[in-house]
Amino acid sequence: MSTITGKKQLTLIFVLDESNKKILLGMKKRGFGHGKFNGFGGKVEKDETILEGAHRELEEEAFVTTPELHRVGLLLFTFENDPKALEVHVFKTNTYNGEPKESEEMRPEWFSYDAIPYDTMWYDDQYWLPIMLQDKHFIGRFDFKEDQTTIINEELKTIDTELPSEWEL
Ligand SMILES: Nc1nc2c([nH]c(=O)n2[C@H]2C[C@H](O)[C@@H](COP(=O)(O)OP(=O)(O)OP(=O)(O)O)O2)c(=O)[nH]1
Repeated sequence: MSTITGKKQLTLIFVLDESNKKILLGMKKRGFGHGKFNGFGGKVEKDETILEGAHRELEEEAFVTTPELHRVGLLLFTFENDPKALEVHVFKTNTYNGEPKESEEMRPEWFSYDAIPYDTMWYDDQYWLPIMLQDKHFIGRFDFKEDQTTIINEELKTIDTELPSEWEL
């Protein structure tokens, strides 16, 4: 495993329809994670807070807005031979305004909780996404090989207390 010398902050937002047990995912059409279903999100910009970045990405990628985003998870990802880790702040909301629409980056689609396409998602999602759907908070770290698929090391826990604001490297 290479030594981690820095991290990049990212957001990841899931829109839920909890009464019908459905989740809105997007097929990523370009860039990092291309060809995978995921929540909406991206890099936090210099002039915004993590929460502001989350609202912006949801609107840019799915054309929906929400009055409330709940921070439910903190994840750290590392990749072999890359000294920069990705710190991903995971949010969820059960309320949204507007109709999800395809953007340049994402093609949105609703899935039932019992038909989530884990085979076409990041490998780690199958471990922590169910925790989110059980209305719990989680913190985890996944160390990947350079292929961005094979996991070398992982730690994940459900927490009852407040999430730490960031991952101490
Ligand atoms: N579900 C899941 N999401 C992940 C994992 N790793 C990871 O970076 N993500 C998320 C965090 C971000 O929401 C997204 C990557 O952001 P991005 O590179 O598309 O950022 P961006 O939209 O600012 O990029 P761009 O405009 O420069 O293309 O993928 C993972 O293992 N599982």
